[in-house]
Amino acid sequence: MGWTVSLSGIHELNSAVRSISCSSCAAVRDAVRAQPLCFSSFIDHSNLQVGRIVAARKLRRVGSQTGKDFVSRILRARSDNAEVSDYETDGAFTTRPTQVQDGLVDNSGESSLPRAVAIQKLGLNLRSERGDVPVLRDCSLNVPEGQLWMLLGPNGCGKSTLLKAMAGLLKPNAGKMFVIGPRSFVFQNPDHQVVMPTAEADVAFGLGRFDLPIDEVRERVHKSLKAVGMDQYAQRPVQTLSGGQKQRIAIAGALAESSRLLLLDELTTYLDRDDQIGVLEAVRSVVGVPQKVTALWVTHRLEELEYADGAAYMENGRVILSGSVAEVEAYIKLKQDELFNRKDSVR
Ligand SMILES: Nc1ncnc2c1ncn2[C@@H]1O[C@H](COP(=O)(O)OP(=O)(O)OP(=O)(O)O)[C@@H](O)[C@H]1O
Repeated sequence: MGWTVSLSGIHELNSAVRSISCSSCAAVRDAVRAQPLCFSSFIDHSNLQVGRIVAARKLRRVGSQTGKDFVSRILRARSDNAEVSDYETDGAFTTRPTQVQDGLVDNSGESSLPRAVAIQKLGLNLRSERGDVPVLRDCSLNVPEGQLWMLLGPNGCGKSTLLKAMAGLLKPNAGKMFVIGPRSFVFQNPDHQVVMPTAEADVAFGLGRFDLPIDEVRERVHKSLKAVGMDQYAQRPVQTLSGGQKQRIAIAGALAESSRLLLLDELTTYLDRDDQIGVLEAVRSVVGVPQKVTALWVTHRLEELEYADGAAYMENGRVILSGSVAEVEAYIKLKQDELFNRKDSVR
């Protein structure tokens, strides 16, 4: 017998997972309870073993890509409903909301607006075979609540690293950080997080850790699929969806969990123009003050700036310019012109 993909089937599955009590698989069980990333999209019914089997499968698959440590950090980040990131690494870095005061990191020109993100002089090292590499240095950024901001910069300047630090996936070693919660990280490749057989099952499955009544699950799923314009695809098998549609399902999952900050890492890289616009419009429509949703969107595509309320530009591990979209766009165009002129002069 296979698991049904109806909402009540998913609800039943979530209850089964919550009741797994085998101590030898405690770590997997905790991970599974925390978030559905550990589940394979292919689920065989095997009594209460189901969570263990599919989680182990999925963990093995993810483990070979990025390492279990990374997975466990993702789980922690997704299950973190705290208002504030509170990292304590070797005593060097502590975040307290009271330490973030107006004017401290005011490079956005938006100091009168409440902030979803306030980062001051963040430092973060990553370990490589040649030792610790400083990836973020003195990195500061403010993002006002209820806005869509884009984060741009050359390859390797630290955009994804900054986003991961905000999500709690990487630990900074210096600076101060306030990041509103709950927050969700949406990956470039939706196949890394859309894991259930149908669109609505995927959104519902993410709610498993909250132990909600089925009616509330139903309502949240419907509302969040509608918010990203995917309600008519609720029953569609995920493998029949386009990349952009899957991205919208991933965003719906975050909204269903009441995320107030969407951390979006190059969502449109693999998408064609139609899907790109579909995802941009979906994010644009869910961001805002009444909805209390803020989004930070990493991109290389200048044309996406027209959807943004603000922008920031990074170079060498720090934000060197942030605030108005027009200013950031003008700066990037100037840099591009300089580059092309230099190329012309060496011909
Ligand atoms: N696990 C790691 N270990 C060591 N160095 C890393 C690791 N991950 C990233 N880096 C380095 O950190 C720097 C910043 O990487 P990051 O992915 O944050 O840049 P990015 O601005 O998002 O780049 P892109 O636009 O190409 O995606 C790069 O020099 C990268 O090589």
